[in-house]
Amino acid sequence: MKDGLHILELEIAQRGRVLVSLDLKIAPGEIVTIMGPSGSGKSTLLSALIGALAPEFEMRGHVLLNGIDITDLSTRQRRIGLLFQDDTLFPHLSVGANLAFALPPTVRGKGARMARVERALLDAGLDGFSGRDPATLSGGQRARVSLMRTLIAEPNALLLDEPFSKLDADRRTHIRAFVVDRVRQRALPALLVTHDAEDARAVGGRILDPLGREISL
Ligand SMILES: Nc1ncnc2c1ncn2[C@@H]1O[C@H](COP(=O)(O)OP(=O)(O)OP(=O)(O)O)[C@@H](O)[C@H]1O
Repeated sequence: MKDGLHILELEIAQRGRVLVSLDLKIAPGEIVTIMGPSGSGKSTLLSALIGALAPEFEMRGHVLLNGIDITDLSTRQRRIGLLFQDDTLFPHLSVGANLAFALPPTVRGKGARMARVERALLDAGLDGFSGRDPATLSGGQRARVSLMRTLIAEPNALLLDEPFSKLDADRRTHIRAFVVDRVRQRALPALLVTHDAEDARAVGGRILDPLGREISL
């Protein structure tokens, strides 16, 4: 059942102070933005969603992904893709090997794996880049490879942790549109966390703060 990401009465507190209080459903292909200043709990929310919340925090509530309660599942079992601001491509691996590394084990055989990698590069407008050293790519190209590496793992949802913040204005606009497009195309529920109003506005969709209050820009 592909019915998206359902954050059900989720509350995260630290020493009695509530940082996150959310109750929302993100439909397949929808991007919801959580916006708040530094220290407001955005990263804490993301760690809770991937199942890696530090023990200092208390958490209540549930997270459902495509109808399945994933609250107590391990990070790996959740199959949630995460895209960070700092790109995390392995510097000692080629672009193609970086992508192949993220392929699910269910894709077997060298030919099938290579075909998937080629398809992802084509989709990113990076046909022929498989053998390239990541260090030789531009910031925008690296951002596209990073997104493809997240998507090639076939996640059921996508979390975006300020993925545009280190790009210059032109690239930023371009990558933002690229991400929104892929999210829609693959019908992934996505959550963007940012402190940047322009990113939030440009992505479109609902904007909330970590306490679930709607923000209108
Ligand atoms: N591992 C941790 N242990 C204890 N407290 C933490 C931990 N990580 C974050 N905090 C605290 O939790 C609060 C929320 O931090 P969080 O990193 O979620 O904010 P943020 O909105 O993501 O900020 P930024 O935009 O700077 O990344 C802060 O008061 C922070 O000091």
